[in-house]
Amino acid sequence: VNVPELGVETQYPQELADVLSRINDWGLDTFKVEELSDQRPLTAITYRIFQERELCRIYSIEQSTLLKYLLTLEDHYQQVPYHNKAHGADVCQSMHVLLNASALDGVFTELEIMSAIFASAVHDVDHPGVTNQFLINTNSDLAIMYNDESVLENHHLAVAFKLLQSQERNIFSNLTTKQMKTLRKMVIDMVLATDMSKHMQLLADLKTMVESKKVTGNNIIMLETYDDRIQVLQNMIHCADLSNPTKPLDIYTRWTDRIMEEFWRQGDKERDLRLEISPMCDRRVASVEKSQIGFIEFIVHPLWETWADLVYPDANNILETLEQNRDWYQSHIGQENGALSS
Ligand SMILES: COc1ccc(/C=N/OCC(=O)N2C[C@@H](C)O[C@@H](C)C2)cc1OC1CCCC1
Ligand SMILES: [Zn+2]
Repeated sequence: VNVPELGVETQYPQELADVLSRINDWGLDTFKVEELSDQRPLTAITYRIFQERELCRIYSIEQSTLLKYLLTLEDHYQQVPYHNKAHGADVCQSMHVLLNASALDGVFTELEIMSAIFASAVHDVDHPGVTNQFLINTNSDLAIMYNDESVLENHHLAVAFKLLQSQERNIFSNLTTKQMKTLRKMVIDMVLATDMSKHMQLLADLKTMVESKKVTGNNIIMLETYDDRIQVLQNMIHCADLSNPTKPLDIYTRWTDRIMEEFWRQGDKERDLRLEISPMCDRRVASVEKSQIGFIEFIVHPLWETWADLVYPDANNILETLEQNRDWYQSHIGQENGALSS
């Protein structure tokens, strides 16, 4: 079955190929891919990464099967302001770059790498644009289904694996039973680690690992047990998920616009339901810049500082950009849209 060269139909094949040629760079413009791929950023980016890593050859994956899975997966991302298919594509591409750190050279097997790329692509599928707490507070079907525990993350996994059950979309049909068992466990462990309520524990364990870091002669990290290996992959997908503030400023601010609109729509729902409006979700008392500074100070910078230690010096430029972006928001408190700075 012949497939389009870039995996997706496009009126701008050359421009799309040019943007996708930056697949290994931290500054790839996911928004440009979204525009040039006729709203297929997740399929275009993930397909390119599978090609770049020769995963179809290694695991005998039919290209048409991969595309059928990716297009259906993409269609199951909801049209919400932030947690949509562009975010899925962005985290997948960010994970792809983090896996290429030279401190991790030869550390992970191809199966672990494919598990990480797959986990990133699916990690927020069918996200409804509200938080776990909102789903719990409103007695939603999802909260009932998952007993209030990592409600969204359990749902993303269930949807992702359900889509594999049709033979025409099962990209893992040629894996051995043992390989499939390993992949499924790692994907579950990685996606569950994107639950923000696990952040403090994840970071504490990463700090412990960094303190006792064992490296080979040429500064490559040694990970002997499954727990050590999955812990690094869990922190990696968590870093990729919280990578917006580490990207070039013009890209970062567009992600901020999207997450704020999603949080404010949740706040609108809470107001209508006469519920207490969640932090940062009230569009009437917004302080976008202060929220980002707090997000960076308390969550993003501590995480990325520790990651940068682990893979030293591979993430130094990323950490530098993060600190510059924090300073930019610091100097722009109250100046942007919300003229009335609270
Ligand atoms: C560019 O900015 C962001 C990018 C991504 C995210 C992702 N958040 O994770 C999922 C989530 O939904 N959360 C996270 C947590 C901080 O709070 C939970 C109530 C909900 C948040 C961003 O900024 C937030 C935080 C400060 C202002 C808006
Ligand atoms: Zn996410």
